[in-house]
Amino acid sequence: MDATNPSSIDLSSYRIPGHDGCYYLPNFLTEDEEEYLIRKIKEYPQQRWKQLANRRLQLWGGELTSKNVLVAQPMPPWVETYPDIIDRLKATGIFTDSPHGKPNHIIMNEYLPGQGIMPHEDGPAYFPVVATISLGSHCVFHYYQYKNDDEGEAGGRSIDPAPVLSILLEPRSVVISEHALYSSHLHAIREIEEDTITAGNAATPPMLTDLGVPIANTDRLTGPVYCRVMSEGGVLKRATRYSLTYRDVAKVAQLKAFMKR
Ligand SMILES: O=C(O)CCC(=O)C(=O)O
Ligand SMILES: [Fe+2]
Repeated sequence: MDATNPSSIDLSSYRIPGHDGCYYLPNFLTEDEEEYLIRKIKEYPQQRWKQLANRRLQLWGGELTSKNVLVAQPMPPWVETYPDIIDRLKATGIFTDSPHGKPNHIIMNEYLPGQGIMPHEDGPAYFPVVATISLGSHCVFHYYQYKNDDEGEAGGRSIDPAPVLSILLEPRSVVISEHALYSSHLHAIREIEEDTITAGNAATPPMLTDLGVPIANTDRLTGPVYCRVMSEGGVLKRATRYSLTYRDVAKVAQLKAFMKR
């Protein structure tokens, strides 16, 4: 899309065919905006990063309790000023029916090459839509469904290892997940350093070579390198990727003003 400031964005033209609830919008941000955001992410106080086993993150807007309540804190100032991402997301209409009419919580994930995120659901704390912006690198994002059999070995539900949908997220794009893809599916990014693509031809679309699954948004990609690799095949090396995941938490508790931030 054109990263200006439209008052209304028609999401239907960005829907991934055959997958109600997944929209891919390339060029949601400009390169200048991307560079600015990455600088702000890097300037964030070191002690406020959360270090997980295989990933670091920043929580903007507060933290969730185990009871799914957002203990709200002010967003970093640039989040609500420049770039005007929240206004652009509102223009798509995805938050029109959400409790606050706009996102109030953003998880900023950092992935080094080789890092990813295991299949998971984002869960019931959020109004069932999430908008994810990619900065700095591409990745391949997979949606999975549970198997029909009742229980996996650990007593949890087992996951069908074949993704139901795989899309390539270009830097500066946004992907929106809602409906069944939010509420009953899982999503993940594999922990690999590069993505190898087998070229498409008249009969088959471009595929992830090792998994043999098609890249469902191939004809929506705009970056020359991504377009070339889809038509000729090749390897896309991952760099450090930052993802901004915008959500609306229904239940909010305000931190008392005297409490230390
Ligand atoms: O980094 C991404 O694109 C996905 C992150 C994610 O799934 C999450 O934060 O819940
Ligand atoms: Fe997630």
